[in-house]
Amino acid sequence: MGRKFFVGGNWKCNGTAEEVKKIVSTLNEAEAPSGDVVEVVVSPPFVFLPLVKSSLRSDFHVAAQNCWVKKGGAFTGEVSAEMLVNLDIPWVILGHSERRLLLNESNEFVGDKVAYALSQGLKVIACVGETLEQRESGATLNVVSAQTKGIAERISNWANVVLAYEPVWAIGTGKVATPAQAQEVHSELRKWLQSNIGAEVATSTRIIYGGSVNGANCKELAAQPDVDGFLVGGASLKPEFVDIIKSATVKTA
Ligand SMILES: O=C(CO)COP(=O)(O)O
Repeated sequence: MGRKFFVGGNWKCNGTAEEVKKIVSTLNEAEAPSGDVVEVVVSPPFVFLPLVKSSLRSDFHVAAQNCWVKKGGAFTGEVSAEMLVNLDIPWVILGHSERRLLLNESNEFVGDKVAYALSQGLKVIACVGETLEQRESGATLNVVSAQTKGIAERISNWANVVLAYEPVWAIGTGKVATPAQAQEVHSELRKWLQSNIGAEVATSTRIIYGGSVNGANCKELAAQPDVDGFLVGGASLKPEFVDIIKSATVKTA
């Protein structure tokens, strides 16, 4: 089964209502490859989700940037998976390194969140990635395997999961992984899925790259055989996000 190219835009904690409307109108006017070639999902902060969902073109979709680990209730400040489902929000990003590192979300906690979100019918962009220190000490594959294991141990169906490899040292730094560095980790993650889950999940699960992706470096990364798309931060707030979406055509050329 072919893996459809996936481009996610993670807006993080950015934007005013006016800026959000501007980004949406840029996306709405953009010429993008058809939905058969690329799946586009943008992830605004929670408060802007209804605005974006109601104004965004229908071939692009929205994701939340997080959700609570179990059923909603007395959890001040949290947003539950059921609420996202209630608003027809199809996707959620979980395990982003900013939450793992700044809010101490462990591999187990992220795995529990992924399992709960899937159980409620959400599709999940699950993030993994090593810090610079971990890379320099040769621990990259151990780190991303342990993060993936935290998820794999808690779920039985990977059909609604996109795995995002986002090396922490490349996020927001302008220091993008080389195509070879991205390909190496993606290929190892696919091998991990093959040995620990099975061949079908390994060949069908999309593994996308995130970390300083922009309009200039996306094509070369997209050409790597195990890079199935991107999770874009800073550049997803700019018109060049459209160029990144168009890099999907590298796979069909
Ligand atoms: O964290 C990211 C996407 O989730 C990547 O961020 P940047 O594209 O700004 O490096």
